[in-house]
Amino acid sequence: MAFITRQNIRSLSSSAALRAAIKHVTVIGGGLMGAGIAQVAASTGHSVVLVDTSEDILKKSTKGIEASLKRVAKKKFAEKPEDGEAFVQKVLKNISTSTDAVSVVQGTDLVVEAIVENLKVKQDLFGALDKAAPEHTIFASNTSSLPIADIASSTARLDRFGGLHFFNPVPMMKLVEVIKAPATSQQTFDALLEFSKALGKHPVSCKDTPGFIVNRLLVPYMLEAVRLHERGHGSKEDIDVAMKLGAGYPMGPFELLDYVGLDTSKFIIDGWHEKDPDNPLFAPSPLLNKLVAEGKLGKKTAWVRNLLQTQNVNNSPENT
Ligand SMILES: CCCCCCCC(=O)CC(=O)SCCNC(=O)CCNC(=O)[C@H](O)C(C)(C)COP(=O)(O)OP(=O)(O)OC[C@H]1O[C@@H](n2cnc3c(N)ncnc32)[C@H](O)[C@@H]1OP(=O)(O)O
Ligand SMILES: NC(=O)C1=CN([C@@H]2O[C@H](COP(=O)(O)OP(=O)(O)OC[C@H]3O[C@@H](n4cnc5c(N)ncnc54)[C@H](O)[C@@H]3O)[C@@H](O)[C@H]2O)C=CC1
Repeated sequence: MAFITRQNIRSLSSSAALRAAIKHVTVIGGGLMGAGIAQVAASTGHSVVLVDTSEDILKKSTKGIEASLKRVAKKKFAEKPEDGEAFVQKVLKNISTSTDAVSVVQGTDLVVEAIVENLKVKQDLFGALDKAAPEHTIFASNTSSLPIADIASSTARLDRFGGLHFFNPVPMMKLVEVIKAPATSQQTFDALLEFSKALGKHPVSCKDTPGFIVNRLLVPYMLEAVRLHERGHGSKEDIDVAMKLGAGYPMGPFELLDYVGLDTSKFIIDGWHEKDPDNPLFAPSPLLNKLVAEGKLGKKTAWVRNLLQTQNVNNSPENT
C-alpha cells in the first residue's frame, strides 16, 4: 500500500500535467521545417504560435503554409473544393505568429525548436526560454545532428527535454524520430511519442547518438554521392537518375541536398567533422563549401533572395 505524502502528491500532479495531452505548441523557427511542423500541428487541432526573428520572415512562412495547405486540401477534398477552402481557413486560424519567443512560451505545453543548426544559438534560445516557460512545459529540438543533451544543458529542465526530429517536407513525411537523452524522463518521452501520434505521424524511438537513425545513414550516403561526382565518376544528373531508377529512391542525392538546403547540410557535416576529424565519412566537400560561399543554398535560395530584397526595400531610405 502506498502512503500519500505531500511530496508524492506534488509529483503525481506534475506527472498528471505531463500526461495531459499537449494542446498548445510553440514552434520556434519559421523556415523549411518550422513552417511544416506548425502546419501539421495546426491541422491536427493544436493551437500553435510560430516564432521567428522578423515579421517579414513570418509573413513568408504563413504564405508557404497556406500554399502547402491548399495542396493538401486539393487532394483531401477533391470532390468538395468549398470544404477544402473551409479546412484551409480553419487550420490557419489555429496559427498565430510572434517575434518574441520569451513572452509566448508562458502559456505553452510544448516548445519545438527548428532554428539554425548551431549549438550555441540553440543553447542561448533554450536558456532564455527556460526562465519564462511554466514548469510543465516540455522542450524539444528538431536538430538534425547535434546531441540533445548538449542543447538541453543550457536549461534546468533536463528531464523535460527531448528530441523531435521531423522530416522534410513535414506535411508529407510520416516519420518522427523521438529522442530520449540520458536525462529525459520516461513521462516526457511518452508525451512526445503521444504528440507525434496525435500529429498523424509514425514515431520511432532513438538514443541520443549522432544523427539518430536516419541521418547517421543518410548523411554519409549523400556525401559519398558528392565525392563520387567530385572525383569525376558521374554527373549529378546521372547519379540522381541512377539512385531513383536503380534504388527506388523518390529523389536522387543531389535533388535531396537541394531540397534540404546546402547551408544546413554544411552545418551538419562541419559539426561532425570537427568532432571526428579522422572519419573519412564526414570529410568536408569542396563543392558544397564553394556553393554555400556563393550563396547557392538550393531550393531555399529564391526564398532567401526574395526576403532580402523585401527587407532592402523596407529599409531603403525612400521607405523610412
Ligand atoms: C549531406 C547532409 C544531408 C543532411 C540531411 C538532413 C535532413 C534531415 O535532418 C532529415 C530530412 O528531412 S532528410 C529528407 C527526407 N525527405 C526525403 O527524403 C524526401 C524525398 N522525396 C519524397 O519523398 C517525394 O519526392 C515528395 C514527398 C517530397 C514529393 O513527392 P513526389 O516526388 O511524388 O512529387 P510531387 O509531384 O511534387 O508531389 C506529389 C504530391 O505530394 C504532395 N506534396 C508534396 N510536397 C508537399 C508539400 N510541401 N505540402 C503539401 N503537399 C505536398 C502534393 O499533394 C503533391 O501533389 P501536387 O500538389 O498535385 O503537386
Ligand atoms: N532542412 C531539412 O531538411 C531539415 C532540417 N532539420 C533541422 O531543423 C532545423 C531548422 O532547419 P531548416 O528549417 O531547414 O532551416 P531554415 O534555415 O529553413 O529555417 C531556420 C529559421 O530559423 C530562424 N531563426 C534563426 N535563429 C532564430 C532564433 N534565435 N529565434 C527564432 N528564429 C530563429 C531563421 O530566421 C529561419 O527562418 C535545423 O536544426 C535543421 O538541422 C531537421 C530535419 C530536416
